[in-house]
Amino acid sequence: MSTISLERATVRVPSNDGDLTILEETSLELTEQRIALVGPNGSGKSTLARLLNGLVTATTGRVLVDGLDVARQGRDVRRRVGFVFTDPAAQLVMPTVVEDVALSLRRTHRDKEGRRRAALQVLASYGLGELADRSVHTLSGGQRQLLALAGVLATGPGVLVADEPTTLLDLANSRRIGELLLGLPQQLVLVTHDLDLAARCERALLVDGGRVVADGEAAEVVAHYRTTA
Ligand SMILES: Nc1ncnc2c1ncn2[C@@H]1O[C@H](COP(=O)(O)OP(=O)(O)OP(=O)(O)O)[C@@H](O)[C@H]1O
Repeated sequence: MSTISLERATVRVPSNDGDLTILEETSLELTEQRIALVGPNGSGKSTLARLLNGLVTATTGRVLVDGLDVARQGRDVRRRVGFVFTDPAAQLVMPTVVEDVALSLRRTHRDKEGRRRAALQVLASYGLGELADRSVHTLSGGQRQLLALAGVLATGPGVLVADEPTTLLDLANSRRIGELLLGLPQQLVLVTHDLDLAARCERALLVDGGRVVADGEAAEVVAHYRTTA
């Protein structure tokens, strides 16, 4: 597993009344395979998750992934840390399903035909093979989220950060994606309001008001959150 470190990291954004702190000074070392970030709306979970691959930059302090500074070595970090958004539309950019996965493979497969073959294999392994030539706009929400996940995993990241990946899905698809995520060999940082899913991780961080207010064994942190929310 990778070691993800926050060293006195803060995030501040400009606002009308001066700078607004959306993540208070936070120091953490994440080494477990499955780590959940839970907490109320607007508490800072996405901000914390986005720090891990440079989508958000720390205002002060540092974020390191296996010793690589996210702010300075962002490109190398993003090769190790994949990111899945709540809304798959944010990352599905090509007209067809197979082209979308092929785009993810452009770094590892230079030749176009080989890339398409590899993309078809990826799709087949996620049960999406029959959809290869469909427009991404014709997919159901569950199929789109699965495709977005397949596209990110095809790049071979060691760490996957997933920001509420099941929120827009119905119960069956949410379970399917949830099981897939928990079964991955990769390290997973999962932002979620699905507390049953969170409780099955090894570690959970409860974020509230821009700070980590509880951190420990996932089932215990989730039980604490349930009684205090
Ligand atoms: N770029 C920004 N500019 C101003 N405020 C921001 C910015 N990014 C986040 N915020 C604010 O910071 C707070 C934390 O946001 P964040 O998205 O991290 O919360 P969250 O815990 O992921 O919420 P949710 O569960 O609703 O997705 C919110 O009040 C949000 O409005």
